[in-house]
Amino acid sequence: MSAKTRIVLSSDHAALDLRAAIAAHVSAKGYEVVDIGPTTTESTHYPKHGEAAAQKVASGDCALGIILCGTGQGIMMAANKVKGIRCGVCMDTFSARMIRQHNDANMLSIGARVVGDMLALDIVDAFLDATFEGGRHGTRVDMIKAIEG
Ligand SMILES: O=C(CO)[C@H](O)[C@H](O)COP(=O)(O)O
Repeated sequence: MSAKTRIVLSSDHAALDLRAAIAAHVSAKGYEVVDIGPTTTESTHYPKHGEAAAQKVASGDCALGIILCGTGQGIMMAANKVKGIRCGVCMDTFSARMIRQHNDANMLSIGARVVGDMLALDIVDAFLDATFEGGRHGTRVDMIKAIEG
């Protein structure tokens, strides 16, 4: 992934601090961060933030997305309802690398109430630094795409 690739970030109220840390980290790596909020810790609803971030990726405005909620699960479920999105929740670096290498994931979800900040940044690095391997994995990703029609 080349520098200045646009990465969309979003979360719900459970992950503002971690989202800010990830935004700074991703920006320092040379990517262009598109942070679409929310900007306060007022309680909000993760589906709308997951969908909004997913639309940025599905439309091609952003190449990749990183989304967060308390567990990472709900916002991932919402993002995956948008056609063209392949989003995985990762709590470890191996999974974060593999969802790019094998699944061609275009979005990463992290649970801010599950992983610590330093691990979260390592997870982000593993995701961003990996590339899709294609081959047999491409056949399988095509099968996923065929399911959504
Ligand atoms: O993890 C989440 C969804 O998967 C949410 O962040 C969590 O459900 C929010 O809970 P609360 O409104 O009690 O802060």
